[in-house]
Amino acid sequence: MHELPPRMRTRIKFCGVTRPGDARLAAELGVDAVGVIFAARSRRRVDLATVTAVREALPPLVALVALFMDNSEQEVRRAIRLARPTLLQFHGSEDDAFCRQFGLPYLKGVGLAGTPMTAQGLCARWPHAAGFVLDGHAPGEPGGSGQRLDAASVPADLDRPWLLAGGLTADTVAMAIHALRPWGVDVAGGIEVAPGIKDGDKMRRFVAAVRAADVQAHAAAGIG
Ligand SMILES: O=C(O)c1ccccc1N[C@@H]1O[C@H](COP(=O)(O)O)[C@@H](O)[C@H]1O
Repeated sequence: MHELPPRMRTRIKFCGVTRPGDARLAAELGVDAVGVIFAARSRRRVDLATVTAVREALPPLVALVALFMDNSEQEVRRAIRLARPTLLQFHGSEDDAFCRQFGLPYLKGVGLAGTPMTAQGLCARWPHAAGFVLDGHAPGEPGGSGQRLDAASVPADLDRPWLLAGGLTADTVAMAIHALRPWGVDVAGGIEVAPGIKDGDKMRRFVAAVRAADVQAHAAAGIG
């Protein structure tokens, strides 16, 4: 198989955070982004009071990602006003015009099970996406189901930042990083004891596994 160059640092997003303490620990562990979910179909959905508390728990330089799935324009605007997210993530059937109208960078979440998409196809459909979240679930289904992404579905030549998502855990993330070299990894269920309730030990182990995978990849490539 063609050997991909390692990333200097694989970015980490913890998604579906509902408790300020979990956000604080994520930041202390060096996680790059914390996701809060407004999707009606999510078991990790937050109300606006909760998301305000999560936002206040985050120190500077840690991104807050607001995740939507076919929410109305009004719901998105209201969430932005109160949560002041760094980045938006759309996980439903939103098109590029919908996603970009809010004037914030956005990630497009795409379920690739059974429906592989080419890099050109993704970039043509969402030309203004800052990046993509490639997930293991079927198109139209919510994410966060723990369904793993088939490595063969990942477009080889995607030249925009993309996050690998779907069923990652501390035990599987290193192998996935070595195989696919994503820009970042996105996890919800793999660091939880119940939907929206993160587990400190699982969070720590997940971050350690990503860091170890990066160090190993650098060593194998003869980098520093
Ligand atoms: O997590 C959810 O509840 C969710 C609902 C609707 C759309 C997306 C959702 N989550 C996204 O899926 C990934 C992977 O989750 P998991 O690790 O397989 O549990 C998660 O990080 C979110 O980006």
